[in-house]
Amino acid sequence: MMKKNSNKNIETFEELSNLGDYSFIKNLNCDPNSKLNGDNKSPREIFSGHYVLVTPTPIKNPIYISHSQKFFEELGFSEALTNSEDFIKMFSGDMHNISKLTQNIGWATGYALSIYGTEYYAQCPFQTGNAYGDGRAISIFEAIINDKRWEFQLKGAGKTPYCRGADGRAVLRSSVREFLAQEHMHALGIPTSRSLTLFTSKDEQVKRPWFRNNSYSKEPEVMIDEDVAIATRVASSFIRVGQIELFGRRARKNEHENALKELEMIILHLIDREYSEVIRKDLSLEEKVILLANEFQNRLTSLVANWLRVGYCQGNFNSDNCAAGGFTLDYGPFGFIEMFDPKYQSWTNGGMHFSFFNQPIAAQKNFKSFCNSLKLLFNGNSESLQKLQEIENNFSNVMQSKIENMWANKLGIDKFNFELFEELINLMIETKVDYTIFFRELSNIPNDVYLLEKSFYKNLENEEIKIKWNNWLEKWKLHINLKDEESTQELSNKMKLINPKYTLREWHLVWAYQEAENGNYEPVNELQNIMTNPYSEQTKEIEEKYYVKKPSNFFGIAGISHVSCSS
Ligand SMILES: Nc1ncnc2c1ncn2[C@@H]1O[C@H](COP(=O)(O)OP(=O)(O)OP(=O)(O)O)[C@@H](O)[C@H]1O
Ligand SMILES: [Mg+2]
Repeated sequence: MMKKNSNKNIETFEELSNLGDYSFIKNLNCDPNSKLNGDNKSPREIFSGHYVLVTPTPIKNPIYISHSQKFFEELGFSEALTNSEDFIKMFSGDMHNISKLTQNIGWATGYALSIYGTEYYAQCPFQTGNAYGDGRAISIFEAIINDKRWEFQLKGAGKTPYCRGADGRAVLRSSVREFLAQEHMHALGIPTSRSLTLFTSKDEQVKRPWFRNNSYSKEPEVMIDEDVAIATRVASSFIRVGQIELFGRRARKNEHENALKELEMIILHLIDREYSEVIRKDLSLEEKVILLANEFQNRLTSLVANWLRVGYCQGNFNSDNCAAGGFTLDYGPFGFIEMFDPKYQSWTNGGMHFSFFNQPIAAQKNFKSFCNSLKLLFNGNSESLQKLQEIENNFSNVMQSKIENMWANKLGIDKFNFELFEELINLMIETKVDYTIFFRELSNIPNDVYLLEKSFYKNLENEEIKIKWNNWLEKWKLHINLKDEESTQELSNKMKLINPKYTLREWHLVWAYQEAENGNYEPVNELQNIMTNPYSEQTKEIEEKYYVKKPSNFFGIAGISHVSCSS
């Protein structure tokens, strides 16, 4: 029997805990060497099983910073929950003595790592891949709420067997970034893990590599002490491509007698959690797997096209940061582009392969890693193998058509036109435009380039470039084919639903986390309010503060223009 909250509102912690419904326990295997009391916090190899039981390590004297009001509303959570002692304990990592919980031990999962399609083992301290996985993310709760299953996961909740000797913590800086970015992404209409709550502590600090003030260095220069934090994120599952790969690798190498079975189990669990609406239960395993590949490709390509639309770059788009449900996951080395540059990459360790315009290829590499694991379930059946191969071979076509569609939508035209697009991109590079402001201003359907100037980082002194822009605008007008005032207004409104007014700029985030470090949480809340309405016109005051280009003194500055540490 599924427990549901048909009455919608959850007023007390007890009502919340009563909804606990842990499907992973029946679908998956526990690591046979897990201590059942959850005291599994030292790095060790885990050879089989899908999860390890781990009790979170609470942060001391947790300080509440914020919760996502929108997500609370969607879940039917009462605001009063944030005052509940048990609620605070649970989401700051203290699961001891919460008597109302049926499962008061958390769980972490192992996963493999492929970088741009190449399998890696070196990041595992044992070089086998058996000790790589959730090093600091611990899931603690699963429930069906308003007919939808959600998994609640603490990030920064202490060591797990996968912590690789690191501290298992997340710092306030990265937690504020993830907390705000998740809800912003959702408001942009792009699938993502969600933010529930954010807590910090003034009684525990950890060291992280960072930069000196106003430094231009690309490499971290100093170790700094940072306050710890726990942000709770929520998703239909946290299964990653890397996780599927871990079981695929074990099955491929026949590492133990249940290896193939465990691969099948994780695939069926993935379907159950993420694809049950599109994959019927009565189909054969092979049919299910083919449909899964097809639907994941569909979601992943839409996801990346959407990222390009809003200027989001996942600077570390490895297979272990690629959610198998096709949504955005792991807001560490991310950035929303400001001055347009196809090679934009804000994470100094990320490399060009995870740069802005290369995200589609990075996604394709992850998809290939995913398919390599699926193949093992076909037991050599050539017909199924061929079907899967065809899906895989079609990735770039599907991706390309979604990207073209996205550009057409951004430009308010019915059909993508390569010449128009190419000319625009070249002009955008030449003039140095702010990506968000440019497309938003274009949505006003300007008649002359001076109406776009708000988005230019360089003054248009040169007549030649002005002429080029005006020629481009004229060409564009032929494609949008406006009849009258009314149709112009209609198109403008439509384009404004595609081209956001507000995106989360790194220097706004820096301000919010620096203030938070000083105990002022107002900026976090202000940004939350503004960035969860990214398409709306907001007040004049907000416009003046947030609808602005990156200030020139922030260019090249470490910690603002690029980051070295995502954790
Ligand atoms: N401070 C830490 N302690 C333990 N493990 C860590 C720490 N920081 C990162 N890791 C682990 O290192 C790996 C790579 O880190 P990465 O930055 O991709 O992930 P993350 O930001 O921790 O988490 P996620 O992908 O869960 O959002 C992950 O497996 C992560 O769990
Ligand atoms: Mg990660």
